[in-house]
Parts: sequence; C-alpha cells; structure tokens
Amino acid sequence: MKISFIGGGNMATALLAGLVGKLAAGPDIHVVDPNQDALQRLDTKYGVSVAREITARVAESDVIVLSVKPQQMREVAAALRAQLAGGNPLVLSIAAGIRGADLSRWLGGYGAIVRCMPNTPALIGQGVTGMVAMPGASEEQKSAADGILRAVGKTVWLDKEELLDPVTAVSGSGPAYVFFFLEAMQQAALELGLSAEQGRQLALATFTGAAQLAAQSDEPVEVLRQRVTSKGGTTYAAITSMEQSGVKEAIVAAIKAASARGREMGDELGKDA
Ligand SMILES: NC(=O)C1=CN([C@@H]2O[C@H](COP(=O)(O)OP(=O)(O)OC[C@H]3O[C@@H](n4cnc5c(N)ncnc54)[C@H](O)[C@@H]3O)[C@@H](O)[C@H]2O)C=CC1
Ligand SMILES: O=C(O)[C@@H]1CCC=N1
Repeated sequence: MKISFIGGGNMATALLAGLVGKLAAGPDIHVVDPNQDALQRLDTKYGVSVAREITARVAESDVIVLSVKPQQMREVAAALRAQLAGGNPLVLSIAAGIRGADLSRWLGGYGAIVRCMPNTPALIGQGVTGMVAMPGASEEQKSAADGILRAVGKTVWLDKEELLDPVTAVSGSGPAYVFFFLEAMQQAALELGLSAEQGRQLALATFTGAAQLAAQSDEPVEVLRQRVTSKGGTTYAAITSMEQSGVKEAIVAAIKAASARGREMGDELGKDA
C-alpha cells in the first residue's frame, strides 16, 4: 500500500510507528510537513520519503492521511484539491471536529473520504479509533482505512458522523484524563511519604492491572469497584470522599465539554467566509 501523510506531527508519528514494515514499506510512505526537523526525524527513524509541500507524489498514493491541526485543514485541502483531479485515492482525515461534508467541499466535491479519531496509545499498538465513512468511499477503501488503524490498535465503526464528537471526547482525548488521574495518584503518594519512583510504579501498575481486569471480566466495572470497597474500610473512605467532592459528575461534565467543543470546532471551522 502507498500512503501519504499530510502533517508529520504527534499523531502521524504514532500511526507511522505501527504501519512501517507492516502495511507499507518505509519508502512507500510519503510525509509532507513544512517543518524540516519533523521530516528529518521521521526519515531517519522510518526511511520514509519526505517533502515540505504537497506535490504530484501525494496523488500516487492509495491513501492520503490528513494529519494536520483542524485549523489547517481548509488550507491543506485547497492545496490537495488540484492533485486529486482525475484520481480516486482514499482521503483519511484524523482531525477533530472537521466534518466530512466540509472537507469534501474544500476538495472540490471529492467523495472518497473516511473520518476517524485515533488516540496516542497507537504509538505502542494499543490505540482505539472511532471511524465513519462518507458515502463516496468504496468498500475496498473502508477496508483499507480499517487495516491502517488496526495496525495500531482496535477500530470501532460508527453509522452516524455526529458520534465522532463523543468518540473524540471519550477515547481521542481520553489518554489525557488517564494521565491526569495518574498525576493525582502520584502526587498523593508523594505527599503521603512514598518516593516519586515508588508512587510511579504503584500508580501505573494499579491502573494497568485494573484496566486489564475490567477488560477480562464479564462483570460491570461498578461491581468490580464494589468488590474492592469493604464497608467502613479504606476504599470506602476514598470513594465517599470522591462522591462528596462530585468527582464523577465533574468527569462526566468534562467529557461532555470535550464533545461540545468538537461540535463547536466543526461549526466554526466549517463556515465559509
Ligand atoms: N494528539 C492527539 O492525541 C490526537 C490528535 N488528533 C488529530 O490529529 C491532528 C494532528 O494532531 P497532532 O499530531 O497532535 O498535531 P501536531 O501539531 O503534532 O502535528 C501537526 C503537524 O502538521 C504540520 N503542518 C502544519 N501546517 C501544515 C501544512 N500546511 N501541510 C502539512 N503539514 C503541516 C505541523 O508542522 C505539525 O508537524 C489534529 O487534527 C488532531 O485533531 C486525533 C486524535 C488524537
Ligand atoms: O485535543 C484535541 O483537540 C485532539 C483531539 C483528540 C486529542 N487531541
């Protein structure tokens, strides 16, 4: 498979890590980014072909991954539009918020588009990606998109594009919530007298172990939580404190705020001047 990435930043790097040597050889991957340092890093690490601007080379790809910031998508689509004339590669957008209809319009009515929302654990092959296809994407192209994202983790297909904003809020942004919770656990460990290294080991192993236990269990997470919580014991003290502080409500509100922001970005950035 020949794949081009427009934008060689964090997320493109995470995807490349899983793809190179599996779905595509280094030289069959082309990365466009104005940042010479980013290109140099990717070329050295993966032996990909690189360029600072979109050229005809991009149109020779089977799949073109749009991995720039949402705010750069319109400008990138305008530059890509001329190169797409006559061809039919799959355009795979990973940008938060940007809607398929807007992207299609910016690309001159182009139809072969799949939108997806990966997350950074893709870097270690443990990502999860929500995906939705626009009507002009063929079954073969959907399957190619699925293969690319499965090379870096799991995929979840959606039948409504609106659901990508909730997916962005839950799993796209989700690693940041986990890191935030880990930060809090590590801070508490330190304040209670453990060393930074001890706190890091205890917090990380607890998070990984509990997540794997939940994934392998048939029981709801609520039941698993209750099993840790002896009446009047230490966990009870902690959960009671969290309930009194409204922690669950705050997390639900935060994730809803992320979803609303995705929708708002779609409204703002999709508007034609
Ligand atoms: N970081 C994350 O956890 C996730 C990010 N995303 C989406 O991925 C996209 C990229 O995000 P990041 O990789 O975090 O951003 P980033 O800032 O690390 O990467 C963006 C790259 O695009 C390059 N760029 C800027 N203008 C360009 C142009 N005209 N042509 C080509 N390249 C250009 C920049 O030099 C930079 O290397 C965003 O749309 C974001 O919504 C999706 C899922 C998760
Ligand atoms: O924060 C953001 O907008 C992007 C999308 C999901 C993760 N990072």
